[in-house]
Amino acid sequence: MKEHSKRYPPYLDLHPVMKVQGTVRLPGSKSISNRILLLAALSKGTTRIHDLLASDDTMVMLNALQKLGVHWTQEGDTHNYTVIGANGVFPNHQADLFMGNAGTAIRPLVAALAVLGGDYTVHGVARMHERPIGDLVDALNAVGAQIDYTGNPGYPPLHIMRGHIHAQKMQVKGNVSSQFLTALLMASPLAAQHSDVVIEVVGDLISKPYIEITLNLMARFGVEVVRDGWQRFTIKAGQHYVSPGLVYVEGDASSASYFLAAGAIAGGPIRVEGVGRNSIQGDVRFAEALEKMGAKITMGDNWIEAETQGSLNSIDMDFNHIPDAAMTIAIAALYANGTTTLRNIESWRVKETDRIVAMATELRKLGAIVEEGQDFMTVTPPVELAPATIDTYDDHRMAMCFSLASLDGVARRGAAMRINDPKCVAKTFPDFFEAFMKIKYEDLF
Ligand SMILES: O=C(O)C1=C[C@@H](OP(=O)(O)O)[C@@H](O)[C@H](O)C1
Ligand SMILES: C=C(OP(=O)(O)O)C(=O)O
Repeated sequence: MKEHSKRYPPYLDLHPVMKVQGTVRLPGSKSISNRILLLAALSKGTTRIHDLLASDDTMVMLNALQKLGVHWTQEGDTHNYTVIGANGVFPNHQADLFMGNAGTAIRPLVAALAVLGGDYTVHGVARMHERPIGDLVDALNAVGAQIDYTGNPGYPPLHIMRGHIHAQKMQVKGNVSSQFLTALLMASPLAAQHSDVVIEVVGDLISKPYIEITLNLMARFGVEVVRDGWQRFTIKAGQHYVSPGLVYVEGDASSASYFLAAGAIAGGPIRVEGVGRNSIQGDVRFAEALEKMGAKITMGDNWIEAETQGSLNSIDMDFNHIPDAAMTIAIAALYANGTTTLRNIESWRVKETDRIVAMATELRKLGAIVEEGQDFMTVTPPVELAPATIDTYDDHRMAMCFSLASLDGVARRGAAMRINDPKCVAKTFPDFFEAFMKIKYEDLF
């Protein structure tokens, strides 16, 4: 797989544009791609994966699996891959694994490696070493895993050794990231050879729709999880991952948010293809938030369309269920009448950057009045957006959502903008700017 970020200049200048229209074929879902890669690697049998996301986050997973001895091939230059399942083990028992800044790669892989045992070191970029993993390590070490911190306690890098796993009952906190529960769920069949595994969530669980993705994909690979609400998950003994043969990756619903918001702000219609009514991704519910803001939304099984219906309304909403797409609402808020409030978004603080601080800082450059709290923010748009140079904090979503502020809305015109370090989009959407340029056009009449 090729490097994804090489071709970008140090900054991109975006000129204000009046209208957008068109159709965007979405890249594959990051959440689904990385889960399927790991499940396919652990399965019995060969899996053909169609429409896998090609980006930094999937590249680190593919590279890690290769180092672990899992055989996979790419069909030419396509997004189609074949993974030869290693049937519940990793062939290499020793490896040094670089996981970049991919939460969906490091967390599930750490759980699988800890349960299977070996001698592994796992690390990432500097920011990855500031992103918590302690709740997952605690949950695994409590049932006999041997994971040590080689840097700061609670954070990668990690050294994983062979433990004595007795995983009949596991407990995990879910208030910092749902990926810890996802990781335990995905690793649990590896520990459920002779007795059931019960996983209990201690306290609150955030980002719940991502757990639905996990359960859905585990079922496609032959493992059923019996659940009692969001508190208790049981994996019956003797289940193994079995390849379903061919799997398709849906389009990325978080990536869809930028184009749907563009349609809602600047005319439209914009249609995204690859996600729709039948999606297993919670982020398709971003369309509901846009609808509340006054956009016209239409949906088919595999597409969603957004169109302006006059200026946007401000909203006050809990966004715990869609933390990633919620960033796009903070930008749509620039085009609304009145103050928009985003609640229950504390997890923003431990993602690619502290997204509450980053978002507030950059929105203020455009002239917005922003109030920040530990787990919320409010955005009041200015009368006119000010031209600005936007810093992106090595956060793909900062680059993608701030690009929208160059669009002309009904309530106010777009800003002339410079986006610094645009290559950060390579984490999940290397071709984002090409796709964005294609939907813009000048309305000459
Ligand atoms: O499981 C997943 O695929 C993800 C879960 C979410 O993280 P948290 O559970 O940490 O909020 C989300 O922000 C991330 O981009 C992808
Ligand atoms: C939080 C994100 O990524 P990760 O999978 O690294 O947690 C994201 O993509 O917005």
